Amino acid sequence: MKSPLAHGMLSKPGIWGVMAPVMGGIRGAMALAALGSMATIGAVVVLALVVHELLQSDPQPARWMVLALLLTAVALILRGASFTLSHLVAFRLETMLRTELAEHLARVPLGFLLSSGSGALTKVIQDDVKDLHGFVADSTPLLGRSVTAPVVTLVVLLVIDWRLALVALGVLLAGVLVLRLAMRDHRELSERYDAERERINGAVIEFVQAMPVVRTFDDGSTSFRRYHQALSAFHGVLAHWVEASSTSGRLAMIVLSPLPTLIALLVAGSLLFASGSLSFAVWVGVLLIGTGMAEALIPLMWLSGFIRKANGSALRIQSLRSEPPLPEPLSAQQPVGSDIVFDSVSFAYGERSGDVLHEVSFCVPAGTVTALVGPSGSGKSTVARLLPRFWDVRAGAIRIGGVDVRHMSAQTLMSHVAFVFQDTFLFHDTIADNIRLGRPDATMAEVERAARAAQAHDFIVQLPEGYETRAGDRGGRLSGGQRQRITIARAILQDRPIVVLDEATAFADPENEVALVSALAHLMRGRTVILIAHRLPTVQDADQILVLEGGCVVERGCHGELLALKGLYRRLWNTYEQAQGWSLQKIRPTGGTHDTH
Ligand SMILES: Nc1ncnc2c1ncn2[C@@H]1O[C@H](COP(=O)(O)OP(=O)(O)OP(=O)(O)O)[C@@H](O)[C@H]1O
Repeated sequence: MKSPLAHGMLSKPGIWGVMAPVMGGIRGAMALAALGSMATIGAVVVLALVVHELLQSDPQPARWMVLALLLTAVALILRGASFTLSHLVAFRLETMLRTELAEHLARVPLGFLLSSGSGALTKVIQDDVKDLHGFVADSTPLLGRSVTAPVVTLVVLLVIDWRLALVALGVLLAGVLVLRLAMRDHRELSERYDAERERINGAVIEFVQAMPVVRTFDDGSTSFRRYHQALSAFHGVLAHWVEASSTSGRLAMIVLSPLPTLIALLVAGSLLFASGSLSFAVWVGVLLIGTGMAEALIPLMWLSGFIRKANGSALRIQSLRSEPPLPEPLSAQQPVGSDIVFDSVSFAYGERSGDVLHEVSFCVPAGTVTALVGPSGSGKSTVARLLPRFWDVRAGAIRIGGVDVRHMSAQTLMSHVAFVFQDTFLFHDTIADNIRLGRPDATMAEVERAARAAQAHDFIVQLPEGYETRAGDRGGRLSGGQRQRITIARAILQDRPIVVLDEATAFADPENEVALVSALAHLMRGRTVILIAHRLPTVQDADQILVLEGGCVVERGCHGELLALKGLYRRLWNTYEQAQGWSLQKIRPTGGTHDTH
């Protein structure tokens, strides 16, 4: 179901669609700005009347001067009100968009978040929303002013003297034409500029993030190359941009400056004045009012750039918002028990890409451990991630306790499955609250019990502030193994009947390994477990081992049965043993030599 905001937001592609929910406020700010600019023009008209009055035999300009002052004050007040309203609306839009996008992200498939990457999503929620804020706050009043000023000026001129009004309009149109010619490559150039700027932003982020790896493996010459390439491409576009835009900018300034209009109005006015068909006072009035007409167009030049940029942001926001949420069942069902069934599951990562799982079928009886093994890319992680609906299956069904996972509410599914992944994420919060995730009401005694079971208690109490140490702060820096034990403590505390476990590929040291194995044993006890096994010894005790190859289950059974089959599992096992032998030989030299050859 789309929220009312989203409904408006997606009604039109681009900025006008995204701004739709606050369009009332934006129209108000634009109207106030337009009224403000009318008041300014009114003040100039009144000044022309002051001049007219001064030319009379008995001049009485005071009342006109007061009116001019009054109109100037009104113009300032209206301008201020427009500024305040546009900023309030911008804040409202920003809050609405951030809330809406965050809520939407909580509903889209986890797989979408995984494939999009946190960098790209952060950019939309942070930068693009901020750009739209800037556009609404500053550019909408400007838009109101820059459209109103030339039109109202023209109308006033037409009323005062239509002949001189047409002269001023002619100069203006010629100016716009020259400007359009000068700026014909402008759009393409700005798009190139934006693309190169994006590229350099990406290169900088990658450069900084990869710094530790880069500095360990490379003297810098190759790794800096991408950054340098992006930098020099950007430099090229920038130089071209500056050159082109400074030419067109200078031209625009000349054409749209008051000078050409002033000259045209002086020449035409003097001719009309000489022929006796124009009074001096009207001439002066036209000169005062008309010269500002072209100048009022200048902000429109910048605005086209702002609109283009904001439009790009709006399109990215809309694209993220239109990502379909994970379908929720109309009437949610409750599973009975925690056995898992994969029933002829086929799955493809995209509509146009081929299947990566082909009719995978297996059962995991409640309280047993099923290990997934197979070569890299065989589909182990995909199988594990389909269970909590990172994505939905293309064909077949996955059932927990007899209920298709698609027929459970997200909450029910979450309350049944716990995850322990290799890439452990700790919030910038206390260790205790990191363990409490998913059970915020857990008491300190429960947190501590889970930490003890996960072999984490001993190192936690040695941290500067024990359980209250903030993860990531000084003193709270944890090793990979320690972080993983904290996530295991989290899963133990969550106490969900099913655990999906992505086993660590490497253990930092034997002590950590012993602690981790014991923590995992505690977590797995009495639960239904799917274990992605990267190291074969861990699977020997599994109740069932599924051997995957090319997205198919090619062998299944327990360790002994699979060895006897003399198939893929046997080959994987032999390779593992050879590797073990090789490393044992390395560390246990025979015949008094350290050489393994
Ligand atoms: N997000 C994704 N988008 C597209 N294809 C993907 C995605 N994730 C995995 N794949 C593809 O799906 C196939 C199965 O990958 P999967 O990660 O499930 O294998 P795996 O057995 O877990 O591998 P490993 O042991 O290396 O982690 C591979 O061909 C992989 O390239």
